[in-house]
Amino acid sequence: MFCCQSQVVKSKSIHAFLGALSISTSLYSLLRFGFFDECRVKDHDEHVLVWDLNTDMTDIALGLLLLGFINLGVVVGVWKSKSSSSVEKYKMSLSTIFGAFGMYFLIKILLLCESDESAWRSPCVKTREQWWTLFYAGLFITLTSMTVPWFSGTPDDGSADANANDTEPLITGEEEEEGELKTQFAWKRKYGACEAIGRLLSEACPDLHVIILAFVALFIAAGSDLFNPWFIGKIINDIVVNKDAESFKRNIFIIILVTISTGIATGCRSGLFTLVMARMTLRLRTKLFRQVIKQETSFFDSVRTGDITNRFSADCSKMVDTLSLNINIFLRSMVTIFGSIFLMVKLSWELSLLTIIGLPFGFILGRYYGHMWRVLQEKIQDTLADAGSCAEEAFGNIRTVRSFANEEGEANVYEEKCQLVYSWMRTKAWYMGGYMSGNILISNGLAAATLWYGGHLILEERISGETLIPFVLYQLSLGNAIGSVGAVYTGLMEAVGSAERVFQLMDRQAAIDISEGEHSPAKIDGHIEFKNVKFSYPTRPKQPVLQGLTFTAPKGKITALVGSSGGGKSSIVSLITRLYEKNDGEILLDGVDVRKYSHESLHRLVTVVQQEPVLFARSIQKNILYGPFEVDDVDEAIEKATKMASAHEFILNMADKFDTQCGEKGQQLSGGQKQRIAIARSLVRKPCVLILDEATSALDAASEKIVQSALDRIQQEANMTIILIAHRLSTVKNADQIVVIKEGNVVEIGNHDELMTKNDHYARLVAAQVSEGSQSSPQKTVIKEKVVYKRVVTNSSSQKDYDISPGTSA
Ligand SMILES: Nc1ncnc2c1ncn2[C@@H]1O[C@H](COP(=O)(O)OP(=O)(O)OP(=O)(O)O)[C@@H](O)[C@H]1O
Repeated sequence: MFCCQSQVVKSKSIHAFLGALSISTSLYSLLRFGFFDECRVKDHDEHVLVWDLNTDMTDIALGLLLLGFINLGVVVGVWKSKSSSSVEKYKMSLSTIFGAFGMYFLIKILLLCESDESAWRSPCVKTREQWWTLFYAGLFITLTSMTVPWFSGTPDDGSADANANDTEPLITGEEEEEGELKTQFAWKRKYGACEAIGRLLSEACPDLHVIILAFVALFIAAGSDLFNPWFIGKIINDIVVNKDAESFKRNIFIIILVTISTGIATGCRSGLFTLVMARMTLRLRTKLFRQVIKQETSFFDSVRTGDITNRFSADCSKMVDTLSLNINIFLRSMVTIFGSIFLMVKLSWELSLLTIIGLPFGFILGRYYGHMWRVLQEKIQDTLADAGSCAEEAFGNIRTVRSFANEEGEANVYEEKCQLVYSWMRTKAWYMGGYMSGNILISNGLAAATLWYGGHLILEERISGETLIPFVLYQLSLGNAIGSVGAVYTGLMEAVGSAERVFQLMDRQAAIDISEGEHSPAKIDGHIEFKNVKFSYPTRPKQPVLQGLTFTAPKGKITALVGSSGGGKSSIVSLITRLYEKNDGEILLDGVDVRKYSHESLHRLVTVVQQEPVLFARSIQKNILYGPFEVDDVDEAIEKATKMASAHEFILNMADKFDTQCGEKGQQLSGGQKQRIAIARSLVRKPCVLILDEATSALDAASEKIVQSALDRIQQEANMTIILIAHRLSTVKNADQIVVIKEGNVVEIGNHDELMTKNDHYARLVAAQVSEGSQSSPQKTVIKEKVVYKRVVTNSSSQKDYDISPGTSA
């Protein structure tokens, strides 16, 4: 906050200094020449009547005075207003007014040059010396005035915004309660154009040696190119005016040398820049991926995958390619612009002045178009990302789309998104058309004005005839270079838009730092404790999921979590594995806070088998060995894990055995096969805690039976703590302890018999499921029965088979 205020004071001070400088220069130059004294005694009406545009300097003097007053108004306005938004609004208009004055001064010079010195008239300016002093003062005031509004930065500015973002949350007052959470998602901050380009250039530092070589080649190419019009003018003059064969041959030889050096240097420049682009894209993409993959899970809940992938693919290459291309064009153009202006002034300063008068039109047009381009480009990128996500979702869930026969519906949704992209592109097309027309009008108008004025100067014998041809050629290349700089601006804005989207992601600090824990024991007992844990998802901070939850999962025992849907069972698992961070309370693993475990060791010691396992588009072996962990004998470990998961046999029956490809998301395997591979993937790490989160509920009856028998075996044979979440209560009946969760609280704990005796929550759940079972198809019920009867009861002496056959009372 303090940093922001001091920045405001600093920018206001710069602003006041520039304003004061411009006002005092204005007043000094007028007082110095006694303008006010002379005006007072002059007969005003008579003076107005005799005023002549070509010779009288009164308009210049009055113009200076007006500029002084405008500046005074701006200075007072900025100092009085709390924010700079009003000056922000008028920045462009103020600069245009001051720029117009500047141009008027230049036109005035050309007009005065047309007239005889003795004809110069003014109430106060009578000598050429006074006139030039007034002119310099005018030019100085105009230039300072043009810069004044741009130094009026306050927290409203993008730059200040960016800093504010770094130092304090974006939310205040009533929203403070949710501030922390909102800030977590306020990562889409705005980057100033200079900040984004500077950052992008700093990313190119590792390739500095190649870049320096590329720049040397660029300057050689652009510099050599600059001599072409000069020698073309000379050659035409040799042929048409002087008819000098010797000079003609010499100039032709020079132009051939210039062409060769330009060609070689251009080739080196292009090749080296392309190489730098490729290296930079590679570096940025990998850096971005490393940063994004470490973000906390809730971040991925709040953004669309399409939005992220778009930043990796389109934005990364666009920002690097566009930046490199435009820096290339910009530097080339700058060499051309300065070189051309220098040589043009050498040829004729009057014609150069005329050209300079025309330049601001092109600049203003380019700037306005660049601004609009950036805004529109951002909209297009956003809507495109949205359309991309939509397509990704439809293709990723093609089975669901097909099974609901909603192909046309998805196509319509996609078309709607594309229509939005189209509407922004249509607006962009209008702006593009306007820009191109304006550009041609300005450049051709300037060429016509130069020919007219150049012809006039030649006829008046103020310049020689051979000057005009190279001058026009330089003016053409100057026009092209300025046009390119205008396009560079729009291109750079495009790169800035993409860079902003990439850096937003790259700079985001993960709310959960997965590298903070250091505790990494080789083995643990697997004793889990939840002490008064409170939790809500960051995307829904107002909706408490766990409300002071307390329970213990003893080491080496099976603890089942049961309860109605949405009670918070899966959330408990997510907290143990640190996918999310609790808001309050303690979660201990062997008496140590889970946050203290290193990321790798926590996920080696505690593994989860999800309801819908996710396999990667790799071989079965690579899927089983997924993630960092060490085993002495890989083949033996895989065999043991797959046998325990009842997966070994079916894998060996496949043509490519463990090298069989699973397909995207494991689509080339059946649900049961996928689940058994997922179980093997968990077991191969020899975990101390195994969490089975409804591991069979997404399967069909036949697959469920196979997977369930594998899980039963694991529960009997494996010496580890098991946490079991199941809706089907028959599968938790043998657990050592059943924890009943309701609305984020533990409402009952005990084994099956104890809870049935209590005849409360658990008993009601069982009763509800029994009545549900009695309404389901007889076939399904029979299968469930079989599963129950197949299980071997070893853990509890008081276990009786829990029969859920129709009509059986619990
Ligand atoms: N990623 C998430 N973001 C926001 N809210 C979530 C998220 N996941 C779950 N929830 C909400 O948290 C609450 C608890 O969900 P949880 O999945 O833990 O319940 P559950 O007991 O496992 O339910 P079920 O038995 O149906 O799987 C629900 O109200 C749910 O809507």
